[in-house]
Amino acid sequence: MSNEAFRLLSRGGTVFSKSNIDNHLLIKRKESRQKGQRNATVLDGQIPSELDFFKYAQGGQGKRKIVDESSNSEKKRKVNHEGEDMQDEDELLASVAIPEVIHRVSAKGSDVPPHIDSFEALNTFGVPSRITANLKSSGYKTPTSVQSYCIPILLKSRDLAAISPTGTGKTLAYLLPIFSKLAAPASPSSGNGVRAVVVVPTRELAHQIYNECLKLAQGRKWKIILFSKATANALSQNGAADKVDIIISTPLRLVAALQNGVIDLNNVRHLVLDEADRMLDPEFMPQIQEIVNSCTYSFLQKAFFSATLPAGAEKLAMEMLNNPVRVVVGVKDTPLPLISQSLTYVADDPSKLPSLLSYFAKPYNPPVLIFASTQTRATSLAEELVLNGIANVDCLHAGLTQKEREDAVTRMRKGESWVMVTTEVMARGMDFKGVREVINYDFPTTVQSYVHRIGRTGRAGREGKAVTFFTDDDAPYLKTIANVLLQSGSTVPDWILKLPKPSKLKKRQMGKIKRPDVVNPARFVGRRDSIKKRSALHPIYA
Ligand SMILES: Nc1ncnc2c1ncn2[C@@H]1O[C@H](COP(=O)(O)OP(=O)(O)OP(=O)(O)O)[C@@H](O)[C@H]1O
Repeated sequence: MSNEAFRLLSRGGTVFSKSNIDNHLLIKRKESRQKGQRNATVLDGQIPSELDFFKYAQGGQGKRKIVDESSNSEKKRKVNHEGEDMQDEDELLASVAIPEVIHRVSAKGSDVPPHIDSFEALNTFGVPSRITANLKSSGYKTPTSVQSYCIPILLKSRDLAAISPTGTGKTLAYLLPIFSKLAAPASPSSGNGVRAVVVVPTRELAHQIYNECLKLAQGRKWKIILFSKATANALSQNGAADKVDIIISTPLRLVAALQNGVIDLNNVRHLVLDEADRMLDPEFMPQIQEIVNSCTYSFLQKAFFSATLPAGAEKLAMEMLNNPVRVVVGVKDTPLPLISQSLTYVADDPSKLPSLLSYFAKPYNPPVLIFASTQTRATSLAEELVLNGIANVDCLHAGLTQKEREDAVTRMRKGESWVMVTTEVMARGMDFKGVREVINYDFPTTVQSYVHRIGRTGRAGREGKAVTFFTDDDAPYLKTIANVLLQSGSTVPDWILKLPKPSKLKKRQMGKIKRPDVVNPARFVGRRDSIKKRSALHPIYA
């Protein structure tokens, strides 16, 4: 099918987008823009700075030279489908902009410790100066809202449930107190066994959090373990686990080690569940119960973090916590208004690919993250994009080997992937600061999935764009997602608001439509035809 035909087809689609008005947030205009720092350029052949993992937060242990902040710029790059630069914008984005977004915060519980306004205030909590120095050298100047509130609460040894939008710095909010409370790397006086555990849903996220740990650990010999089969085996050696400070693991991996007697958690003083609602859903709940029950230290501190915490998960969380404080930043289960959201009608499944190709025929901002509902569809879509000449397409899902997954993440971090087709595995927690656009090729299955998927853009105070394709089959659930758009300040056309609300039963079916494994039915037609021709020409195949 020609590109022209694709365009014609997708022209029938209705697109509506939003303006970023929000009454919950006050977004200060970035001073750097006002001051007109618009002249800096990115040198030829350089990775755009926001894509450079090793330079995260302007302070990683990067191999690349860290640019002086005053001259630092991120050049907005737009390419067409052939990968040619379309625009040469000099528009600058503030390098570390989160703290400029002021959120409404609610902190509930008995005797809630007061929040801090600066990292300097951490001195009064006895946070080791080495850790505050590491904050500075990592480029973290001012705490974000979730950090302002949660760090003191955790430093005061309270249990905590924290809900804060995607990309607002929850990782540091729990890692800093862990390092501070552990005070120093393990020694004979710190007891036998690992002292802190962070549990997350995916291996990729565990790796990312491990890298964040390394930033805070600089200058001291902390033993931080990214838990895997190999590290678990190493820990089973006599006394090896006693020297471990922090383990970051997925629930399954940790439970397997517990069950094999490779590790015990009797000395764990800090247990964090990141992406807590996912950790507490029925798929992971038995493992989480086992982990929690294995943490037998009398003064165990538990902290649960997520960008979303639906009522059921919150109830479970609160029951597991001891006299907790509950912190909510912004509006619960709502994306940041920094993300410009739109819904695009694409009639039916076969019309999605032409619509996507027509999207890529116009200038777009790489890297773009595309969510498909299954591994096979993600692979099929990536193949189609490659066949249609889209530049630097990549694919990442749980069906790949560990090495393939790691390589895909690395390519993404280095800015080598411009279009990453993925599944739910990348929806939570992954922090690719450069992601400018997210496309929900297949409709999400829950509001939480929607919020986390689109939260891969608009991180660290940057702006982002999220497009969600919907078909006639998705229409019954449209209102559910439209309500999220409304809550985060978007305007939604009346006709969607007038749609009936799906029943609870119906809601459970959201996005769970049976979709074909391949995204281009024409491929099959072509294949069938060629098999027919082959049979006619070579009767041996008939
Ligand atoms: N105080 C800060 N100042 C500037 N940047 C920060 C600060 N704290 C964190 N960041 C940066 O913000 C980005 C998002 O942080 P993080 O991944 O912890 O977000 P999150 O809230 O956990 O998101 P998600 O809900 O998607 O998991 C990271 O790149 C991190 O380096």
